[in-house]
Amino acid sequence: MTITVKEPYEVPGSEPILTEDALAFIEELHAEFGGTRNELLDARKTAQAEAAKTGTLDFPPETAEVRAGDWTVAEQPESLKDRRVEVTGPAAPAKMAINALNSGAKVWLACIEDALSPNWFNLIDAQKNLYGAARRNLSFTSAEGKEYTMRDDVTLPTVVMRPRGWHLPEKHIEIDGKPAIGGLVDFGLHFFHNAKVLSDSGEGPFYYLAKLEHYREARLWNDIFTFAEKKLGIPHGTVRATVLIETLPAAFQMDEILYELRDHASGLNAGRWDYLFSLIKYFRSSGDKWVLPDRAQVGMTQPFMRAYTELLVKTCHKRNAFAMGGMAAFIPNRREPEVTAKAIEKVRDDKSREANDGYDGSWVAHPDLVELCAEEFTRVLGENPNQISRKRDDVEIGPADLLNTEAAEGDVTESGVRGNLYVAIYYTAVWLSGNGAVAIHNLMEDAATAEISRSQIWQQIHNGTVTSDTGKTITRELVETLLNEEVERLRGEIDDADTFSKYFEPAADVVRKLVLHKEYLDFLTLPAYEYMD
Ligand SMILES: CC(=O)SCCNC(=O)CCNC(=O)[C@H](O)C(C)(C)COP(=O)(O)OP(=O)(O)OC[C@H]1O[C@@H](n2cnc3c(N)ncnc32)[C@H](O)[C@@H]1OP(=O)(O)O
Ligand SMILES: O=CC(=O)O
Ligand SMILES: [Mg+2]
Repeated sequence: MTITVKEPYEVPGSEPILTEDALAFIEELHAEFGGTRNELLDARKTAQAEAAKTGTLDFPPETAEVRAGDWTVAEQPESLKDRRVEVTGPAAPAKMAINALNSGAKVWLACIEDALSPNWFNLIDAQKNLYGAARRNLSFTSAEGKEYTMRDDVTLPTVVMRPRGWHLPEKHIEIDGKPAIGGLVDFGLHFFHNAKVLSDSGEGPFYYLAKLEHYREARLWNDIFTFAEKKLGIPHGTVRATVLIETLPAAFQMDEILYELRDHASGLNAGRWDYLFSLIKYFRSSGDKWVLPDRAQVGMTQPFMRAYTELLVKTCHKRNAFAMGGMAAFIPNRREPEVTAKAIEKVRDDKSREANDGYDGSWVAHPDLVELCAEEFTRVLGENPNQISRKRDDVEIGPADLLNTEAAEGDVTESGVRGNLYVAIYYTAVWLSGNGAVAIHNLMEDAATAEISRSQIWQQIHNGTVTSDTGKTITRELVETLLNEEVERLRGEIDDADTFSKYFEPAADVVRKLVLHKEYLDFLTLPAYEYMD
């Protein structure tokens, strides 16, 4: 195998990251595990087609013994025992990394996934920031001269890094002339440079694993961790992973996923946005039952979302693993107190519900939300660092509960379709410009939320859904008209014509293709990546 770096441009400070040894390690990861990753991606398609045909899903029959078995995951490391508040954010730019590290959260989820636009600069920058964070010496001076340094007056958060999901390639690194696997590049560079330092300080290396669709994908990660630990001489089980249960099939395999990773598992996280995306994607052509109300109306109290989050806590605590809550999308705005007040109220409700349900901690999207999340969990945890000892034997959830979309309350409206188009185009444009998360109308938007927006529209067209506000059938023609109108609305809002033509026009092309194409395309970020340097 030959590994080649095809830098589209030079990124200052990339030399200590892209060392010969680190690249050799990535090459080895591909040689050992690339084939299995490719097989597992193919298996996803087969599994989805089968579910769409039968219109249902069930717990896997072949793993009944795992579900019935009396086993637990390995004892948790000290630095991960208290996860009551985790701030999430992209691992680049440096100023955001430092702001997250200084936020007072217990954990920083350093994201190279939903919240990071994977252009070459950001990828290298993210690795540089993670390198500095592991050594506790990251600093940065902004163009305006503002100094950012890591605080020395608080306990800094434990860093849990989230590499890209299995589907994403990394085109700037080629293995035998083909794009490398994004997740292996992210994990490989991070592990190679930081595992020893983090393991010596008891601070890792720790990972969040995104968008898994099967327990065999968890097995693959487990094998990668074991291989990497051996390779760098780090004790088996030092790596800890928290798996996002954010696809519909994974919700039917929570025990199995923890079991596969049991030496390396820390817990599971209820990744609500990708979960909704996955549910829409899974049953997109299976009839009206699966057409959800407008995105804004599908909250965590809808019965099928409650079922999934309740089952997650029960499963985790039975296995002595952490149950981690997800992301409420409301974002405070330091310039608009009423926006902040609403965000605080909404996020507080969300965190309070999670804490009462038994979660051990949760995510916030902004440093100004750290304190309230900590408060809501502390109210329930009291003196304890977590509530793993609270078993939820009262929870009885079966496949019908997880799939109970018919009980979802709400409507599909034309203004919802417009909103989805606006967000999908806006987010894709921002992503192409190098920013993977953005507040739009005071809501956090990232790759997962944008996926919901564009998938809902495709599904509505294919099901001939009728809007409740205007009584129109959602057709390709209607969507095309609305899309053109939303593009014009955005043109009016974006002052800079160059920015519009450079990012918004290609974004509109990507979204047009995604929503109007006869075939459903699996991920927004794949066609969008073709436009990225
Ligand atoms: C579906 C999922 O996967 S959810 C998890 C993935 N998504 C995320 O992680 C999104 C995280 N959140 C964010 O990226 C940001 O909060 C945004 C983009 C939504 C809003 O960011 P901004 O528009 O910059 O917010 P705002 O202007 O209020 O920021 C104020 C300060 O807080 C910082 N800040 C805001 N959010 C974060 C964050 N999550 N991490 C670190 N710093 C942050 C900003 O950098 C800014 O710092 P500065 O004063 O030094 O310039
Ligand atoms: O990654 C989190 C999600 O909600 O998606
Ligand atoms: Mg996600």
